[in-house]
Amino acid sequence: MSPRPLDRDQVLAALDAVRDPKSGQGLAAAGLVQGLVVVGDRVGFALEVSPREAAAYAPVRDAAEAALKALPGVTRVSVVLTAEAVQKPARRTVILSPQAAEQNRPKAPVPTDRPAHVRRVLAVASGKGGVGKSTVAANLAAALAARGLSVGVLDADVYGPSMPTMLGVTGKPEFVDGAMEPHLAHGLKIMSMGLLAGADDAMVWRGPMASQAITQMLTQTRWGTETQPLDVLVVDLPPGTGDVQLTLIQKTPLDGAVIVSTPQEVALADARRAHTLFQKVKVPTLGLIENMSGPVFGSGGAKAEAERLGVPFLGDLPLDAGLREAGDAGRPLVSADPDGEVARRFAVVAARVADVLGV
Ligand SMILES: Nc1ncnc2c1ncn2[C@@H]1O[C@H](COP(=O)(O)OP(=O)(O)OP(=O)(O)O)[C@@H](O)[C@H]1O
Repeated sequence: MSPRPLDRDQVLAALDAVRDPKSGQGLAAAGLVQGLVVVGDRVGFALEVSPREAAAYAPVRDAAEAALKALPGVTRVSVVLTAEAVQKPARRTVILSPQAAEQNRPKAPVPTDRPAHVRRVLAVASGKGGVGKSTVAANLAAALAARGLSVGVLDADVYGPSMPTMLGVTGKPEFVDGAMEPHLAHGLKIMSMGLLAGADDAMVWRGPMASQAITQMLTQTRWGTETQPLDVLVVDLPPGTGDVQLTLIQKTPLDGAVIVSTPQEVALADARRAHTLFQKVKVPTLGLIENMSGPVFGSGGAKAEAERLGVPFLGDLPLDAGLREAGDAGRPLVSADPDGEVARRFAVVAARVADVLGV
């Protein structure tokens, strides 16, 4: 007999068997379970606590994970400890007229506070998947670091966080004094959805939960200090131009965006849509980058498209097996082969990006 499909009540009951140390109630009853997702054999939710208590709740998160894994039919569990930094507004008690209620309805997500001690936040975007956005983000970050800048990478790709693999980092980030410590590798500070939830599990995340986790990674990670601020935080956005991307770029305080495209016409149309999306939220497109340029896919398309859009062209990067192999091996090619042709091309892009960002 196959196991019964999971139901939410069963999941909530299991979570209520885990005590909230503060209130003494079960986790669900205490209102700590946010954004519960139950899909097939997967369960995910955010455990919402105040930043001061985040470290104390790490064992509670582990207990919740263990309780869910013990349920028959559950194979994947992701519990994310999110420290809610912003005070929630008091509940409204006034009854508004329909017109007044409409005026009061939030029109767009409220931008998150700027991350502390971070000078510039740069988004790396693409209008469609598979154009090499993450590869470019990782190597661009390494090329910026090679200029002597202090650089962080925030992997916000909810659909497939690839930075842990590409940069060779594993393990949940540690909470120290109420903030998460980023992983350090290749001279970069790294935080990823994949580290918070496990690369495969992030797929079950949708809307609010993903957005909450990204806000947390942005504002609750110790990116820099007062005396040693981070110069640039490179944010690897999820590919595409849908609602999830729109919400993320509305919520994230971005100083500018670069758009990665392949030379092909279809990818360029998507790059155009990405540019329109950034225009909508008044984030400057710093320029287009052509990836996988060369005899196979052609070249020059992104440069022509940049001219049409009236945005700078930042440079082209070749289709190069070494780039893929280095990424698979957990080391950006710019760090693995700093004197090679690919590193030289990334250095050109990084110089232009640093220039427009003023770092
Ligand atoms: N210039 C390049 N030359 C060779 N291989 C590349 C190049 N750029 C990216 N790749 C390879 O293409 C694949 C997709 O790249 P990557 O994951 O960076 O794309 P992406 O646009 O971030 O994808 P997704 O949309 O899925 O997040 C990877 O295997 C990567 O190693």
